[in-house]
Amino acid sequence: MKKGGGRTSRIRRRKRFGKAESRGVNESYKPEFIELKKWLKDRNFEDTNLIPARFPGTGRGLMSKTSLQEGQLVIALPESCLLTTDTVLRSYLGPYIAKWQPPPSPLLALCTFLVSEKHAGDQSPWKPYLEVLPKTYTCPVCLEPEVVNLLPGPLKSKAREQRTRVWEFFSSSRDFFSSLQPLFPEAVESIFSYSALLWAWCTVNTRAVYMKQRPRQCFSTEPDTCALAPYLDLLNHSPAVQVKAAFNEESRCYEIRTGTSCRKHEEVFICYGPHGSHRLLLEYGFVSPRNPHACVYVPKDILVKYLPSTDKQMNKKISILKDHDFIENLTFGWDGPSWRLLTALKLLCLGAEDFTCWKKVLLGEVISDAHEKTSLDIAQKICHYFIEETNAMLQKISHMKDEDVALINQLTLVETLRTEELKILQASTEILAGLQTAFM
Ligand SMILES: C[S@@+](CC[C@H](N)C(=O)[O-])C[C@H]1O[C@@H](n2cnc3c(N)ncnc32)[C@H](O)[C@@H]1O
Repeated sequence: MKKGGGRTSRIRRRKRFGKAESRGVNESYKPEFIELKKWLKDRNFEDTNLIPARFPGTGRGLMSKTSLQEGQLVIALPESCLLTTDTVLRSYLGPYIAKWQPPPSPLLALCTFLVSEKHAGDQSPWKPYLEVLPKTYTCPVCLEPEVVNLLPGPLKSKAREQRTRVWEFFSSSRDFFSSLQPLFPEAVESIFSYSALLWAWCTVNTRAVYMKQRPRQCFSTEPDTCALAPYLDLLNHSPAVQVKAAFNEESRCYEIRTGTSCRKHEEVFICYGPHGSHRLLLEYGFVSPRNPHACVYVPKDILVKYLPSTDKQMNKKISILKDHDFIENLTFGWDGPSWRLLTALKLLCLGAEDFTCWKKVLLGEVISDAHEKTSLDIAQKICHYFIEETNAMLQKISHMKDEDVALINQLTLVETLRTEELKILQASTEILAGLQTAFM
């Protein structure tokens, strides 16, 4: 037997490099995928590389039929399969969009089309695509308020902003929906309800690919960059892969080329961007374990929590941090407190006698060993505070999971986020302890 080639060593290697077991269960036999494949074939797309499958860690995705080499074309989806604002303008909705003032946004056009086609059911030429779309989503706007309450502070605020934004999107679109009444025998309010628009908004937000369209007068000035790409949008995210994805003007296909090789029968991933857990949850409704971009954000109230409240220069220090853009994005990561967090703390820890050195601190200069030590001690206290808070939240979530079975999926999502954050904080506290020993 070749050295290290056996099953045990393969498993050991996978564990060491954190590669999840990615073998999935083939789902191509399912009627919805058979219909979708037929629909794609009618539009000149036949897939040779991929199979729809369900994977233990990531859910539904695409599995490679063959091994894929770096640089290989994974999928080339013809323009005829893409759903863009052009598709909408060419449809029965086109004349209504063209005459509506003020011009609707490209996003509203896409969402209106999705809701209307979904309502058309069997009559919709897009039915095979609509049938494979998720029925519900897990972006924060879809979470129950008591689940949103369990999110870390900065994400909780963004989740609430998202809810407000989607509600305003709905209420500001009602008059436009009313103008579509001649197209439907039913009352438009029953078709373009908040829940229908929310579903469409989440569909576009979590699944659209970036494809810039030329600006058109019939739309508002918001960027027109979203296209829905049936089948291709079954590809899940991994922070560990590199891909090239773009519309090819020559072949008139949306193409994805892999920058990372993939073995036969493994899940094929693309990378949605170098996003941390908060962004992934906010935009896509999931959390990726062991995400190298994940971090724990330190908001201003916690930043100053362990500093003497008697510091007369505190307000001045805070305004310096604000002026120099050092008050946001202060984080703990897998490799400890960020340089920005430590720098902000060093500035806040300056004694009255050293206060004039604040510029040196922002440039990364060391003021004294004592000052370095104080800043590390404060960073460690903040880290411990977060560990305690996260543990308390995890206990609360576990309790709520026992109490409210209906919320189990939403609670599990937040639990995954909090568990990842706990691991980051534990890594950070160890790193900080190592740094602190240098000053003992
Ligand atoms: C473009 S779709 C990918 C296909 C999707 N899994 C499906 O079944 O339709 C994006 C959505 O897939 C899910 N997703 C993507 N990457 C994931 C991952 N690494 N782990 C868990 N869910 C993921 C999230 O729900 C996300 O909103």
